[in-house]
Amino acid sequence: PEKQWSLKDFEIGKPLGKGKFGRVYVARELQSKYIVALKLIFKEQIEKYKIHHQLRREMEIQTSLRHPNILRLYGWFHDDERIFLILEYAHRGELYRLLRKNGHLSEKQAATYIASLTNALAYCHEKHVIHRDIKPENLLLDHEGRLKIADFGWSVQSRSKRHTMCGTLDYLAPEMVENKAHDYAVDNWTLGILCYEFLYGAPPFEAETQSDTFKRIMRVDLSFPSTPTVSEDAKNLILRVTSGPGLHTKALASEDFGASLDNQECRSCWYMRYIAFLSF
Ligand SMILES: CC[C@@H](NC(=O)c1cc2[nH]nc(NC(=O)c3ccc(N4CCN(C)CC4)cc3)c2s1)c1ccccc1
Repeated sequence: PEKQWSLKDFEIGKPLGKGKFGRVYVARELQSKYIVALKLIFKEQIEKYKIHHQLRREMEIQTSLRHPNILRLYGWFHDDERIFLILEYAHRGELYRLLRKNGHLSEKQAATYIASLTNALAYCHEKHVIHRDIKPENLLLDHEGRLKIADFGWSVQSRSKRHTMCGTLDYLAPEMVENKAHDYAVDNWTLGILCYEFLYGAPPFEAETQSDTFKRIMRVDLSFPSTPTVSEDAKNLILRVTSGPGLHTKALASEDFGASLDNQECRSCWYMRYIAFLSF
């Protein structure tokens, strides 16, 4: 039977980070001496911001996922005012600190991280999970420098589980097919943005104001600075993956998806693995 954890099972250490809805501390489980990260969320915050469903989804999803590049959620417990998530401890902290420190990463380093991310996202998509908030702040590094996706607070279980067609796509309206492929393409698109940021040290559509960034994204107004030197292969990968969500989706949707949506999801996962292959 599941062990019932409580605060007295842990010795709490220094704070690791703070987010909008909580903060994370390093902690040691007293019996096993095992180091974990304990994420605290105040119940009044959950009430105030109405994030019950989001938190429940985060817990269900992260508990169910088992992948070397996804941070484990081992369990949880609560007291009168707080909920505690017992998370895997990533010893080398946040990837974005490494990125800020070094300015940008080498192609080899970027390719390694993009391949890990792609495999983790392909695994998520096979489980009908879309993270939707992949950014350097949510990427951690374990003691071996291996990438771990954290914070599934914005992830969703894709609708397709209930809507998976057994028939063919032939009778589906374009927006439905587009919508379906779009679900997964959100994470795929992000891979291209991250690849650019790893190689150049800043995301491709950065702008003074949010609305300018939005305009640049919608126009896919992406250009490559002359420095640092980046290989043609890497640029092609970025262009291919950020060929606009619409185009990408259409590309996914236009290929003969005579088969069921499942094929399409596999197609999306295939596409992801293709990206992983490309990024070496
Ligand atoms: C991704 C954000 C999310 N974070 C988690 O869930 C997090 C889960 C989790 N597990 N392990 C972590 N490790 C660290 O945060 C960490 C940071 C710096 C470290 N170093 C500093 C430099 N030094 C040289 C080496 C050690 C080591 C570990 C974090 S964060 C979050 C969400 C809500 C509220 C707070 C945090």
